[in-house]
Amino acid sequence: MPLVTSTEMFKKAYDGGYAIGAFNVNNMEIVQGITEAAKDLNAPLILQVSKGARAYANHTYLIKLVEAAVIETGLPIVLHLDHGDSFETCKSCIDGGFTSVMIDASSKPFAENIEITRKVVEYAHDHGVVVEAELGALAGVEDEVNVSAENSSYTRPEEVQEFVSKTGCDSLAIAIGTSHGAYKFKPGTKPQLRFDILEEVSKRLPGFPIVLHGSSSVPQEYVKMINDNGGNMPGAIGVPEDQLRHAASLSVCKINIDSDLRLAMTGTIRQFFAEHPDKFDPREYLKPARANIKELVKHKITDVLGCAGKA
Ligand SMILES: O=C(CO)COP(=O)(O)O
Ligand SMILES: O=C[C@H](O)COP(=O)(O)O
Ligand SMILES: [Zn+2]
Ligand SMILES: [Zn+2]
Repeated sequence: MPLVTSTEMFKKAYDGGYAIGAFNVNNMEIVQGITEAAKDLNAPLILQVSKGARAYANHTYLIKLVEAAVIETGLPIVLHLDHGDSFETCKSCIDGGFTSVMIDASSKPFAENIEITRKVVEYAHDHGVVVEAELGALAGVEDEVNVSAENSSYTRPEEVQEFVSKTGCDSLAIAIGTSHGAYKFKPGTKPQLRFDILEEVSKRLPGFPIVLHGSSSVPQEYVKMINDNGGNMPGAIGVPEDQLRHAASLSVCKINIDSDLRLAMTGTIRQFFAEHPDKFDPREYLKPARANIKELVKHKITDVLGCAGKA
C-alpha cells in the first residue's frame, strides 16, 4: 500500500470513537520504533515531520525512511508536514510526496489565517493532498514563538464554522489547554483540558475531524529515569492519559505526540550510559531506545488512542 491521505482514517476514527496517533519522526530509530509498534497492532498511522526535522535530517532522508516503513509494514501511513509555516514550505512538501500538510497561521490575525490557509488548501487539493489548519494559540514553544501561558488563547468556538467554510481545510487543530513540550502544567495544579470548548466546536462542526497538538502525557517513569541518570527536568508534567482517551472518544481524530518519544529515547540512553560507561557503539544504546519507543507507542495505540486493529 502506498502512502495515503487521512480522509478515510479520520472518517472511521470519528465514527468509531477513537483517534489516530500522529508521531513526530526525526531519524531511523524513531521511525522504526513507531512503525514496528503499529505493525504489531495493525494500527493506522500518521508520521509527521516538522520544519526542525527537515532541517535536522533532510527532507529526502525522511521521505525515504517513511517510504521504507510503508514497504516494511504494509500499513496505511500518512506522511504529514507538522506546523507548516508558509505557503512555500507546504508547497515543497506537497510537491515532494507528502500526503498531508498543516498550515499553521494561528499566530496571525483571523482574516490572514483564513487567507493563507485557503491558498494552501487550493494548491493541496489540486494535488490530492489534505490540509490541517489551526485556530487558537497553544502555550509553550509554538511556531517558533514562545507563547507564555498568559498569552495563549483558547479556540473561540464562534469562529470555527466561518474558518472551515472559507478555507476548505480538512481538519482543524484547536487550543483547549494542551501545549507543546514537557512542562504543560504548573506542578501542584490539576491538569484539565477544556472539554466544554471541544464540545462547542464539535456542535458547530458535526462530523468534522479535530486535532490535538501538545498531547504528550510526559510519562513520569521516563522523567525519573532521566533525573536519576544525570538529567535535570524538575516539574515535567503532561496531559493525563484519561483526558486524551476521552478526547479520542469525541471528535478528536488526530493526537500529536512528540515529547513522549524524546523522553523515552533520552531516558533509555541516559540510563544505558550510566550503567555502561565503557560502551561506545551507537547500536548498543540506540537499540534499547528504539525498543522503548516501540513499547511506548504500543501503549498509546492500545490504551489511549484506541486504534489497534483499525488499519
Ligand atoms: O503537537 C506536537 C507536534 O505538533 C507534539 O506535542 P508534544 O510536545 O506534547 O509531544
Ligand atoms: O510541535 C512541535 C513538534 O514537537 C516538533 O518540534 P521541533 O520543531 O522541535 O521538531
Ligand atoms: Zn500552532
Ligand atoms: Zn504541534
